[in-house]
Amino acid sequence: MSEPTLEVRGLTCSIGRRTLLRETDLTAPAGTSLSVTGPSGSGKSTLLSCIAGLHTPQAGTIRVGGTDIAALRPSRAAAWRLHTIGFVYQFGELLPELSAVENAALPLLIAGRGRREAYGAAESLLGELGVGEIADSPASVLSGGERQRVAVARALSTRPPLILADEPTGALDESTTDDVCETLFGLPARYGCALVVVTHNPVVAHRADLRLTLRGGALHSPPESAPGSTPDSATDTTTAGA
Ligand SMILES: Nc1ncnc2c1ncn2[C@@H]1O[C@H](COP(=O)(O)OP(=O)(O)OP(=O)(O)O)[C@@H](O)[C@H]1O
Repeated sequence: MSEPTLEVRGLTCSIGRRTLLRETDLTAPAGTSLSVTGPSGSGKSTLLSCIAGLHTPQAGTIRVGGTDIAALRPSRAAAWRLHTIGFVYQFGELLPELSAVENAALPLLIAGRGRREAYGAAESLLGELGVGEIADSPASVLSGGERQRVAVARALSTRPPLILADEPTGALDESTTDDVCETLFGLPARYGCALVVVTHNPVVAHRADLRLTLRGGALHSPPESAPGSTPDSATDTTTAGA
């Protein structure tokens, strides 16, 4: 069996006196999606920061695409992250003075690709994600849904094996949330990446192949339930696509 895209073993992370993650395991194979819900302050964003190597946990190993980021020199880590992990944030976090295509091309330009190649690839991606027509519009005038699709294109631009999305629909209305979810949860099948989505929205969480809840430092897999229902028991199954 091939190595999973994301493999977390024994992750323990405390901030101050609070242990947010206690010996947590998590696996996401390529082409699968995983959602993490949980109470505010339970540590969902911290989990993503640990996975991305932006926060150093007290214990555990995290491998993305077979590489343990903790073993990389800081000077190598940024380049590795650029090619290995794409991020989508709640408000898109686009640079407002740049156009949609300029935003989507940024990771490729930072990675050293030529302008023609970077813009060409970004434009193609915007088209594939259904926002090709706003490629030249400044990010500052885009709607919330358009902004998030451009953010997805930017996250995908270096074709990373892992996409992390932190509340990607938190700023959107219901129908735009559906549209953005269609795009986001379609990524694993379309591009072969693994996707981890942190969300407060049970309808969004329900679209993932594996749904987990972070509570009391542990990731629980709720029983099969309708979107919006509250999990009332837990198991330790933490492999997306299992
Ligand atoms: N850099 C930091 N310095 C101090 N405390 C932090 C830091 N980062 C996170 N925390 C604390 O760690 C806890 C978990 O934060 P985190 O943002 O991971 O939670 P969350 O589950 O994503 O919350 P929310 O759903 O509200 O976004 C919170 O109590 C937060 O205040």
